[in-house]
Amino acid sequence: MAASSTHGKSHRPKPLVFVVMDGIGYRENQLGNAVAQAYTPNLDWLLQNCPYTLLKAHGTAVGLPSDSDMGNSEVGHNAIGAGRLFPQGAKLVNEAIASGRIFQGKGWRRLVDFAQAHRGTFHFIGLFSDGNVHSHLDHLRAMLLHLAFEEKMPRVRVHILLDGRDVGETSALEYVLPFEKFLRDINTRANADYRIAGGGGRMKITMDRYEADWDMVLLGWKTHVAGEGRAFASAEEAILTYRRENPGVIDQDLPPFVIADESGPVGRIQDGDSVVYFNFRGDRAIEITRAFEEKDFKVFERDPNPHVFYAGMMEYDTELHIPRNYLVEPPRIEHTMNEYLCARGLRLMAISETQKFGHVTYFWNGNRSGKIDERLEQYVEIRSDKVPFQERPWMKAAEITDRVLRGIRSHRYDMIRLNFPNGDMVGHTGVFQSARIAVEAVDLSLGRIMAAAREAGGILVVTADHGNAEEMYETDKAGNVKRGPNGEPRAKTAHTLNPVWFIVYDTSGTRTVRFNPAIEKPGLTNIAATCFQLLNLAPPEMYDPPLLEN
Ligand SMILES: O=C(O)[C@H](O)COP(=O)(O)O
Ligand SMILES: [Mn+2]
Ligand SMILES: [Mn+2]
Repeated sequence: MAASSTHGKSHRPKPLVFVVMDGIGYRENQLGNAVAQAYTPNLDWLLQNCPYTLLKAHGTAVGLPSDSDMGNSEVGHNAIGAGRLFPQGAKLVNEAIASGRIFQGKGWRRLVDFAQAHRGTFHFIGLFSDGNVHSHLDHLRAMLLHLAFEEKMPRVRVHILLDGRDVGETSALEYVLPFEKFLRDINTRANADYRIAGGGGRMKITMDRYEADWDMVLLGWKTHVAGEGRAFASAEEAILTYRRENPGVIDQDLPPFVIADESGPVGRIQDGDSVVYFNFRGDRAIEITRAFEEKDFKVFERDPNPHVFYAGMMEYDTELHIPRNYLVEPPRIEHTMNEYLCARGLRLMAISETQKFGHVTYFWNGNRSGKIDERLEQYVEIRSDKVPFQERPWMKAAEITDRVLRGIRSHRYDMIRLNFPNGDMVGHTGVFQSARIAVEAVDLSLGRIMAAAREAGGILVVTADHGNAEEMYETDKAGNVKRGPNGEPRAKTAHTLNPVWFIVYDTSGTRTVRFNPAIEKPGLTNIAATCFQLLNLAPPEMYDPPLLEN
């Protein structure tokens, strides 16, 4: 690839400010579109006055198995940070299962041997849906069939984390009921004892991320390991009861439950058991993994703390090697944009609030949580509030922006990257009014950053990792809005298949920004090389081509 130039000038903008508006996609249709319906004078100004294009942010363009897979933060930030495509977790696990390789791996063999040697129970914990963001039920089903018919494992317990965030907001029974039948079939045909042990909403137990709320993990420990909590005869009974008691509650927020019979909880985790955490994505897997693995774990008291063999679906942190044992090799994402920029001595700042802090650090750097170069990089985390975000849709946008403006005005950084979580985190709640305010909060902050960038003579890039807030209603196959019993639109909490904007606001006066029409199917993987162009550096050969004309 040819080196970029800036019309002969060697000047580098100070800084390049790179904004990820998490979960803010582009969609023509205004209905249920919290982005189009928000008051966004700054975004509107950018779209009227700056060059921009639309980028593909889902499916095969970001390394997912198919184009019906919506985008997500992991694959989005991986793609932006690494400038090229990697087959992602969802795809790699599919392949490992289809080839049978997963069952020959060391991780799987040791799990089976441990439980067999101790006459223990084999447990699965994970996100119970086909959302394909953190997990997929097909993976769980394949492992259960193999355990029952190939390994002849007599006793299995499944701890189900109810989704409602990557799939329909109240779809839990659509997964639970067929799964109960699937387990009954296994039990009859293999003369086995496979059952659901308990579970709870994914935003209540176990699946915390970036240490935003360890209490969720403690509550998960009590549910899965101790078998403590409100007891029900079945998962169906638990779900129906909680829905009756909490009208309007959505699956991700359902309280924890344990399944019990005459002799108590059916699925406690005990000495000699094997445990698989079957999520392939790491952010919401690392904390529970640490609780299972760390000898001198200090965050909460693990009571009880049984001697088990634990494995994750994948290696979640490829630098810290978490977990120690896993079933499928993760993508090896190397030569990321930051590795190159640090090697060239550029000074970098990354910032978000807790909920997305790891997105601009860990995901951006190819699923490595550490810094690349201590001396050149500054990572700033603004602590997120522990609140339902539909009640505080502005989140920490203003605080992030305060810190970004200080960074711009310091003239210390070559590139400042930041993530505004609002469109995504509030989009996931399904509350339209809040999502609109979330987008407005981002826009208000954008205005401040635009002014500061202009003052500094910098370049501002505004884009997103995938859509969410621009599509807040469920639609049927024909595109019609699905409605509830009173005619109200059914809320959509998940991400979308929509493209995202990529806008360049160049106040540096060093170049003419023009998109190159020859770039076919532009997507998130084209961004990294474009940043090199904007920084007046030659993009690495191995990267997907930059979006701009030289
Ligand atoms: O983990 C989550 O909150 C959702 O499953 C996906 O959201 P994200 O990919 O934007 O983090
Ligand atoms: Mn995201
Ligand atoms: Mn999201």
